[in-house]
Amino acid sequence: MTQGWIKAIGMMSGTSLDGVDAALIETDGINVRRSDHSVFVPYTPQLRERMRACFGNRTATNTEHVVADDLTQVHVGAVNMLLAKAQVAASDIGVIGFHGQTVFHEPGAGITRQIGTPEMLAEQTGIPVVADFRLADVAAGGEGAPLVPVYHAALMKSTGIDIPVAVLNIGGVSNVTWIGPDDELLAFDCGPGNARLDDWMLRHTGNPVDLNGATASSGHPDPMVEVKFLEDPYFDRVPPKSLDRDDMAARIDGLVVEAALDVADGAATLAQCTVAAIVAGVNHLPAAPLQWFVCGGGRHNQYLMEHLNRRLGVPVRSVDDLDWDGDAVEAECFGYLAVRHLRNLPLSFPGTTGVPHPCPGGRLYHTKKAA
Ligand SMILES: Nc1ncnc2c1ncn2[C@@H]1O[C@H](COP(=O)(O)OP(=O)(O)OP(=O)(O)O)[C@@H](O)[C@H]1O
Ligand SMILES: CC(=O)N[C@H]1[C@@H]2OC[C@@H](O2)[C@@H](O)[C@@H]1O[C@H](C)C(=O)O
Repeated sequence: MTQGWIKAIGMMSGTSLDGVDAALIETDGINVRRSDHSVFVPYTPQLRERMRACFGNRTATNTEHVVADDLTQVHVGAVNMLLAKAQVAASDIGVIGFHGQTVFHEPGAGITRQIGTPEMLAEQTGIPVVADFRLADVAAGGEGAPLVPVYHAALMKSTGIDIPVAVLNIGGVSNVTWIGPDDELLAFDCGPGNARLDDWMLRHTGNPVDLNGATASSGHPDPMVEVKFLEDPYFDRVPPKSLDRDDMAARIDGLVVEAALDVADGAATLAQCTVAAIVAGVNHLPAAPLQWFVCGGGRHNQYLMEHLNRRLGVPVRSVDDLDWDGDAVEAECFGYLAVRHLRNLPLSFPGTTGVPHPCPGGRLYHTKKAA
């Protein structure tokens, strides 16, 4: 692979199961030029439920293979849509970074599983694909997540923002990247992001989102649920640390059912737990961030943003204020990581996943022609 800048497409199918984000960037593996071209292709409710049924699979099943092919087809569609939107030919794209869908994540047991069929994506797009981003890190003793910190740091570098600063992603799970002096990074999953709230809304309204936090804003949080929720030993664990989507699901659902809350109070309580988990993470940071910048779908939830602002006591703003695209950061990141794979640069670090040494990762899947 030649040195210099490479156009890359990154794609993320996140824990919220809402769909595929795809974004186009250009990078040399260190510096980034964002393109402002991104697309989102939602999953159908049927495919979403078939994907959900794969959660918890420690090993592949026949049904899972079919689901993996089907979700890969959605990614093929997303690539084509993105190329058309950006008016770029497939032959101009050096690589696709394909995260796939996490269905099981237990790094302590040495297992992290992202499903998808990279060979099919490479064949149908004619573009080489890098996938399997988390495996090397977990094999080396790391958490396998979060991987986005190195990308947060690359983007933050050119902003001139005072440090320490925190970048917070609120997706299905929430995760923070703390950026300190001398490029120091500390990162970890804070706790549940939107996943519990989404599941609650789906159960009670048939729609898996509390749009703009309107339902939570109309309710009252139950403070005792938050207190009991924070007793989970995860919050005392020293980072880096990571979570699977549903790691705290049974516990939180139990607390909310026990409290016999209606839809609005339940939404407010679950949103408050998301906020509390993030605030609890501050105790683990080497120094309090001067500002927080939020990406991921949760930044659209006004209840979350208002309460984070109140409880963190420093400005909490959307990354869109930095001219980033808060819905595309994770997708862009996997384009960046794919190029870092090609350049044999590390994806993860002791401060981001607890891996003992900076760790390269990912696996390259060639197109048929090149193989
Ligand atoms: N307008 C909105 N109001 C409230 N919540 C929203 C809105 N738009 C999106 N969300 C929430 O954002 C989530 C999707 O965010 P995102 O795409 O960042 O997550 P993800 O990438 O699937 O998850 P993860 O980052 O954990 O992998 C959904 O859970 C949805 O509930
Ligand atoms: C195992 C896994 O898929 N983890 C996701 C999840 O979604 C958010 C949070 O938990 C983060 O740790 C990670 O994704 C992002 C893209 C990451 O690796 O940085």
